[in-house]
Amino acid sequence: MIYKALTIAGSDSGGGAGIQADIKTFQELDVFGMSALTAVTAQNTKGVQNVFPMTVQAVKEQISSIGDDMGTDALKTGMLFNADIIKTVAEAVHNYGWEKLIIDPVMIAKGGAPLLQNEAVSAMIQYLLPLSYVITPNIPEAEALTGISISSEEDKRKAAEKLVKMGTTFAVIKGGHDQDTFEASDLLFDGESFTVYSSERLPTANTHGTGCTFSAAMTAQLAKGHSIHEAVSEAKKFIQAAIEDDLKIGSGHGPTNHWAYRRKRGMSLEN
Ligand SMILES: Nc1ncnc2c1ncn2[C@@H]1O[C@H](COP(=O)(O)OP(=O)(O)O)[C@@H](O)[C@H]1O
Ligand SMILES: Cc1ncc(COP(=O)(O)O)c(N)n1
Repeated sequence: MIYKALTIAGSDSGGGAGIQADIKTFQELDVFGMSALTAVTAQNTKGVQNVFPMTVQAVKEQISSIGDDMGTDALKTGMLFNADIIKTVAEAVHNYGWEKLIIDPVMIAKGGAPLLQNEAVSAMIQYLLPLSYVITPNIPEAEALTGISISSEEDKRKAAEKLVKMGTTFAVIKGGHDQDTFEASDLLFDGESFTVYSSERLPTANTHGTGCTFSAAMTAQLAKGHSIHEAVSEAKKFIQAAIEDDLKIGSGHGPTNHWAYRRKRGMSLEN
């Protein structure tokens, strides 16, 4: 059986985040990757030098080229940049009846560059969030979407509950931006109960693209038919290995290692 996943996101010329991170991750997890570009960024480990958004027509036609012929088992969104692109994506998801939509609500790059216009947040809430299967905000994104200020586990739980009330099926609040210096903990709310996925917080600046990679790994696992709990658990292992075995590329926030998880798994199978 061949499983397919589509990413609708921005291109990162530096290869660590965006479309490039997504496709590499799909490939590593044995899923055929497809893409619709929303913007091209001139970007490296030091930051985003420029953003060139695609036209709405270009986004629409890339998605229909895939929808009309190849179809997909799951899809994820990353950088969507503006409200018109968000509306176009929502319309396509609705028209093709795609159910496994994973929203990574990318707003600001690690270096501080805006990847979503401020006024587009309400379009995401109104049009896209109600169509989603999972949403995977980091802490500042969860705050912007829910209006809840997050400084404790209790706040994270409240925000996750609110996201489900706002129309998604599952919410994962990622803890990369947490103040906790020992653990990186992601919280899943499945509509009934909470599960925390925790790992050692790794002391590295090479975390460019961690959110993209984590949500792409979840998307690949969901495309293959795994449950939400299995998908989050595997994605957490994937991103931990990718951060742990970093590549030391560039002089700023370097990329993670997308092949680390395969190598680690291969080694444990040999033993
Ligand atoms: N220093 C770190 N050590 C281990 N895991 C991390 C670290 N930073 C982020 N993560 C993990 O990477 C994933 C992405 O988290 P986060 O940084 O919050 O997202 P984003 O890249 O969207 O800002 C999460 O699973 C988080 O727990
Ligand atoms: C095209 C694109 N998409 C997403 C991100 C977010 O990644 P990060 O938050 O790790 O900088 C990015 N920097 N560039």
